Amino acid sequence: MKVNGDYKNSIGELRVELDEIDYQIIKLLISRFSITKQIGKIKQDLAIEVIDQNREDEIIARIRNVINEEDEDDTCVTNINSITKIYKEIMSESRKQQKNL
Ligand SMILES: C=C(O[C@@H]1C=C(C(=O)O)C=C[C@H]1O)C(=O)O
Repeated sequence: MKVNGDYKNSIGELRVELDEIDYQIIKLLISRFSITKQIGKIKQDLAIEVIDQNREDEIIARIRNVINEEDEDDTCVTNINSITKIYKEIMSESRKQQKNL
């Protein structure tokens, strides 16, 4: 039987794992925004429109496929629409960033 202290230790250990995951997510987001900024500069030089709806639709479809294929235990398949929303938000931010170069 687990006593309260054990549960507290488990929460503490799991939070350490979460902190590391958050760190990795932020590093990946920084890399992603660095690349979208480069794309934005090229678009500016070529006078190309910032938004590419087909590309965004492809990304969303790919993400949904990855979740359906990789999430074998259904850990987050029920959150698929929320994850899609988060991704749309990230792409919206990257468009804002490209418009403000
Ligand atoms: C980064 C781009 O610009 C926009 C932002 C996108 C993104 O954040 O992935 C995708 C398409 C574009 O609407 C791009 O054209 O690839």
